[in-house]
Amino acid sequence: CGASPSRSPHPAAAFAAARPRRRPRPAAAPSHRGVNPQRWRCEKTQAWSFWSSLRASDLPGGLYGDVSKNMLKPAAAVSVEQAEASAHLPKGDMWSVHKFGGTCMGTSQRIQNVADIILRDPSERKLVVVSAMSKVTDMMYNLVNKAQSRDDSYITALDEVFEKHMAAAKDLLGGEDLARFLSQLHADVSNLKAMLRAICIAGHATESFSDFVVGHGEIWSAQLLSFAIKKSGTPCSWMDTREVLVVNPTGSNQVDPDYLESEKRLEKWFARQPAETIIATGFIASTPENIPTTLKRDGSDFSAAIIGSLVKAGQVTIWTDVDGVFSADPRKVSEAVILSTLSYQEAWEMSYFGANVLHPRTIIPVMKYNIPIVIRNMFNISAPGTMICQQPANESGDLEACVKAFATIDKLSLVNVEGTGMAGVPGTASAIFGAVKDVGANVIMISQASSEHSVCFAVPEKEVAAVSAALHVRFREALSAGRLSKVEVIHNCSILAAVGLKMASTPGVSATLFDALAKANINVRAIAQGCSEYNITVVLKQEDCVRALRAAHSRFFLSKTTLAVGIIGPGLIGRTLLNQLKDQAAVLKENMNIDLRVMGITGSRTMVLSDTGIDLAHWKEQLQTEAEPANLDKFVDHLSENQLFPNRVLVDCTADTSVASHYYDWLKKGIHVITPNKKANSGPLDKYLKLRTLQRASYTHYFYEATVGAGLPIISTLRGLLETGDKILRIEGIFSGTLSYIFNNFEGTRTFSDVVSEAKEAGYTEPDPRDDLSGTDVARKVIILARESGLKLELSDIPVRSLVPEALRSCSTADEYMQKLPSFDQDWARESKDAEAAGEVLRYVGVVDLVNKEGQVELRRYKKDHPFAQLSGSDNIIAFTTSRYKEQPLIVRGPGAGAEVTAGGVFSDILRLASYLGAPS
Ligand SMILES: NC(=O)C1=CN([C@@H]2O[C@H](COP(=O)(O)OP(=O)(O)OC[C@H]3O[C@@H](n4cnc5c(N)ncnc54)[C@H](O)[C@@H]3O)[C@@H](O)[C@H]2O)C=CC1
Ligand SMILES: N[C@@H](CC=O)C(=O)O
Ligand code: NA
Repeated sequence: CGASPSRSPHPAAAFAAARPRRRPRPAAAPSHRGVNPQRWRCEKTQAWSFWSSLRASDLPGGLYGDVSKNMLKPAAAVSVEQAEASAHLPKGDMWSVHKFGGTCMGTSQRIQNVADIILRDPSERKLVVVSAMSKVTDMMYNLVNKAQSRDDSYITALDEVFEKHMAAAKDLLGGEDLARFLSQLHADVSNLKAMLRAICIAGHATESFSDFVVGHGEIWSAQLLSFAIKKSGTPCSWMDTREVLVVNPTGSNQVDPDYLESEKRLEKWFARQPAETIIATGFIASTPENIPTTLKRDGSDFSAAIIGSLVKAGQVTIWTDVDGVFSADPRKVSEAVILSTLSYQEAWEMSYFGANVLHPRTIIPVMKYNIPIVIRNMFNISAPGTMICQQPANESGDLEACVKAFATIDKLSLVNVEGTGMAGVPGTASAIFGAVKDVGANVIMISQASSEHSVCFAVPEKEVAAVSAALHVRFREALSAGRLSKVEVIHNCSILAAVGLKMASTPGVSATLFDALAKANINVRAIAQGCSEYNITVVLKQEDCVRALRAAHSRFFLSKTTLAVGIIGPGLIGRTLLNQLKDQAAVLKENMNIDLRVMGITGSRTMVLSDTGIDLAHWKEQLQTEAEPANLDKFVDHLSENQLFPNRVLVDCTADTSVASHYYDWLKKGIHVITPNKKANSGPLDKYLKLRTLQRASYTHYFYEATVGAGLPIISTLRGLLETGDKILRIEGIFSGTLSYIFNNFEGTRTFSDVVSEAKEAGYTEPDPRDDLSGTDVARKVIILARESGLKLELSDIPVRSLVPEALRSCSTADEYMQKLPSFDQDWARESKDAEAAGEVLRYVGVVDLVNKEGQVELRRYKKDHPFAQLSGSDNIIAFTTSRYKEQPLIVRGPGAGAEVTAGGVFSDILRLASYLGAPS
């Protein structure tokens, strides 16, 4: 609920502007997420018990005087003389202070709701601070502006103000109360008319004239509410705070309360009107000379805080239209939670970032007396809100609890002043920031490495040109003499800040934050942390800011590890993977906190994109009805530019060389790549090495387990051996599911061509089965394992025995090849029979020979009792002979082709990625 319109724009309007406007909900609506009621109660009790254990002598004197004098009972009916003779200000936690802003007081119905809330508060004494009805303060300023620009329409504008209040009063009140309110309203409006006429004649309004006019909004709303409460039979007075609150202007649109004088006046006021329910005007006050003034920005919140401290309230409740303070801007982080508590210092930090928290000056008066401030939603009173109080001592000390919230500020520039002439030269910082001050720019953060060779600081983007020009002028000589090498401006930056009081004493907070950013491939340009450690600030590229916020928030708040997935090639493996993702998504979310969203699916002709995730039950229909022409660049941009999910992965389920040629660029963009496609790892050696070097140098991952042995753990087994220092001597095996199936089943009456067709039907073959029969697919797998083991071989270095007859090598399509294949069945039958006669079987094997640094791909004959002769179906068998596994090789065996096992291998790479990104193991 806004207070005054005189708020100057805050550097980060982020949260304030972000408040989701909620419709009023039934009181019982269970909308409150993330708040543990038990914990909330504990903390509340603690704050209260702290308060009640406080003795008057514990409290500071000074500005507030000797409070022990003021611990007096409320006066009943006393004379003015008696009142002046003794202090009559009732204090202690019997006072409950509330503040309702303009939105809460927006209509007659809302004013009635406010009255109901106050009536339900069981506190002994209640002091309620109210803003003007919503829009009224603007209307009042408008009156003054019109009058001073001699625009006569101020008269009709004043009539509108009058009508608005008269209508509200007629809705709310009746009988004598209505008559009294309207008669006062008439009198006020006719005074205002006279004053505005004077302003109009003079063509000018002094600040105090303007404040006098504007303050009527609060006066009328306080009167309306007080009548609405009285209507129920509860005695209630309204307080014109200009009689009570005394403030001194300090310049820069701020005022300092004069607590001593205000306290005296408040006592006098109580002596005259000893009510137990008081409605006070927010925002307005007087100078020591009794000239009307206002409390400026966030005025009504400030009024409530000052009054709360004067009466030493048990609690100050600020009623607004959100459930409390969020852990991050909920527009940017949908999983943001309402914080149950914030320390005063944390609230300060958050308010700087424009969060929906109080302005620091609002916190100072109540902080002195450890008075808790509770921010609550008037439109959802079942939500307990956020309590701002002293740091609860028993709050858990784990890493996640240390960071309370994250905030961002956009539209910044970094200025970097660099040069060897700065080190050890006193006054450099003063000269830099003197120049910045001279152009009136606001420095938002500063960072200097201890080598003193550079100082960098962030300023609002709109101020950076002036800052840069001023620094160039100021350091002209140093720049031309080379003592300074540059004054550089880095545009389009944002700040991400982690806020939490307990970060100060907890190791690992920064490490966790930076790890989350690194894993989301976010580059940090500058870092600042004061030694109070309430706030760690990082500067990053503005385009990365929301992703950074989400990555950091999800790490600390243990929200789901979210992964935006793009699937390329929804063929046999791609569509099987999509089905597996659909079936397992709920389990992953529930059990492992992993949220996988398929943001796009592209085939070679069409693609479908989504901003939040494709419904995997209907992706096929969508690809037909809602598709657009396939465009791989657009597809990748869509995934990488999504701001909702910090982690992105492309899953290439094609067999396409051109798709594979993009992996390097994708990894460079911070997009993880997972694939069963063998083309990149078995393609040109230089490209492969470049890709792997990039992968190793970054936090971006490239997984390809399914390229060898489909879902069988071949690559991971080899990696495990290598990384633990084993020495690989030889890898030998049957690497082709297709050829395994063919030679396991090609016997008796079945022809070779029949069995090849069966393998194709079963989904074991490559999109073009000639890749299998030519031995190329096995050669690719041999190359992949050889390179993984450290050999620098090209595909052409592997001698291959092709099973494609010479006459069929010129077939232009796979179909033509399959049609012509039966004419060679006789040749195959003969070869098989020869082997059979010798008690042997045919097996197509691949070998990586690490001793001789070579690879082979051959059709061999094995005795029937050899392990390679014992296979069935599409089984692969891979034997690793190593220094540790020398006598008996380490053997991995199982189906090495087929849709389910291959898609399963790709899926398990996706989950491996999620766990690298922080999902639980
Ligand atoms: N089938 C199996 O058992 C195994 C397959 N693999 C590999 O999995 C990959 C996929 O194999 P399958 O699904 O069987 O092949 P498939 O031919 O059924 O599917 C490939 C899909 O990719 C699409 N595609 C081709 N080029 C494209 C492009 N430039 N952009 C977008 N889409 C494109 C095709 O239209 C097709 O839908 C291959 O690389 C294969 O080597 C790996 C291990 C086992
Ligand atoms: N076509 C391949 C599939 C796996 O890579 C095979 O048959 O092994
Ligand atoms: Na594998």
